[in-house]
Amino acid sequence: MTENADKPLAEEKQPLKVALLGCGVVGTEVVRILTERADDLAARVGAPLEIAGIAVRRAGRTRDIAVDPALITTDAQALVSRGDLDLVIEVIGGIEPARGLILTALENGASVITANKALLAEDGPTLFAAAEKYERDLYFEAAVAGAIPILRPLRESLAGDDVVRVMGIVNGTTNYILDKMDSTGAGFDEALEEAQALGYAEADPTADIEGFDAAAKAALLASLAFHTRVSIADVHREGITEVTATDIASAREMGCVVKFLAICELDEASDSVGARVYPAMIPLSHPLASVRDAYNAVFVESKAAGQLMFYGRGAGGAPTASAVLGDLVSAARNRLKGVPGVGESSYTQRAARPMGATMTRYHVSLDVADKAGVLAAVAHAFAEHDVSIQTVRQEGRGGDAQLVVVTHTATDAALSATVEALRDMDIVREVSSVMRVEGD
Ligand SMILES: NC(=O)c1ccc[n+]([C@@H]2O[C@H](COP(=O)([O-])OP(=O)(O)OC[C@H]3O[C@@H](n4cnc5c(N)ncnc54)[C@H](O)[C@@H]3O)[C@@H](O)[C@H]2O)c1
Ligand SMILES: N[C@@H](CCO)C(=O)O
Ligand code: NA
Repeated sequence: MTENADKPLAEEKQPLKVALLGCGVVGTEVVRILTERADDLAARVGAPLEIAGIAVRRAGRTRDIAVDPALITTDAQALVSRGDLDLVIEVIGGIEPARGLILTALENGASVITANKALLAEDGPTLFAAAEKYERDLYFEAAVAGAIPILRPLRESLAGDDVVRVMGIVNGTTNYILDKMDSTGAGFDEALEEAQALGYAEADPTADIEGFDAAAKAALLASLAFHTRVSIADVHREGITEVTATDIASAREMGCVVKFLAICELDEASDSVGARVYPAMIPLSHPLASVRDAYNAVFVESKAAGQLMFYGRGAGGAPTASAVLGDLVSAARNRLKGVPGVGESSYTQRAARPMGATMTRYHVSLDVADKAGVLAAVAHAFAEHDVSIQTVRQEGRGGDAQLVVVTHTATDAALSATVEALRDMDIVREVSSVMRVEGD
């Protein structure tokens, strides 16, 4: 196919100036792709992309990037204040200085691409308002589920449908840990260290294992899916540090596996949004049960489309750089057209549903005295709080016994009240584990 005679070739166009903030696991891969794929990217954008500067924390460190050392600076504020930048990629992470740098970049006329889910879930409205005010793009596909294109489908492809539920595995580090604990019997700490060495974990891995990273992503997914504003404060968050080898073995005995899930759902009766992240048992027959290593997978359920599944690498420098570059090409094309792309819609203003109203099933393990009437007393405690029992399994342990109760669907408030009542009973030595059961 020949170029249109009077349409200049991409390489003849004025280059678009790109600045990078942060050159770590993700930033290094972004620079690699920008330099190695420059010609193809120019053809896809319609103009060359020129790296105008790379802000780092410490100059002088050897970096595996083929760029002119003169482009490296430790003054990120000066870089984003230049006024001649077309596109700024923020892959520093954290709240500040990332937030201030992004706002300065937008104010000085640049469009911004970020992978910073912590910042967006903490203060997204401020950033979206600035992007709208300065009529610039603010894209963040890389912020949720790494390489998986999930945000653009929610923002654009499904804009004509009504999403009712989003459930998935959106943190690679914790999936890696649970997968290794389940498939190799590895210990928690050992698996975490491996995930860190592979570049999956946040700078502070507490963000991963205590669920803050997944909660931030759940907030962004819920905001886009339900056209409202959900912040990380609205998300019920439990991490995986309490998951034990016994829990994993119990799941196996039930034909399940423990996965760390993010679940966002529209409660149509109250027109509210529930968002939560926690470890849960899911049946081995469920597609999420086979998500291994640091892979992610997201199920979206909408009224017209039905069930959709998105799958791919959720962490790692190159997979994440793929999502960053996709946003960069999209924002660069918009720069050439002179108009920003689709912004974030929050017109429904839906309230956050309290976690107590969440309906799900539960797996409860109890250490009890092995004597007559114990089973009836425990069953009564569940019945008294309107929690229906589906199965009970008892194993004798000398003078004690272990009871494993799996419930039918109940509210989280009813289950919490039941557990509190059980803990007050003399015949109950310990409520050793409570885990939700999802994915039926
Ligand atoms: N690693 C992944 O798999 C992954 C996936 C998706 C999203 N993200 C997100 O991408 C962002 C970056 O993640 P990463 O894994 O590359 O982290 P990283 O820690 O490897 O890289 C961040 C870099 O920013 C630099 N930096 C810190 N403060 C700076 C400053 N003031 N000026 C310039 N540079 C500064 C650090 O020295 C570091 O090299 C984070 O928001 C993270 O949540 C990471
Ligand atoms: N630490 C994050 C990186 C991807 O957002 C994870 O493990 O999923
Ligand atoms: Na993504």
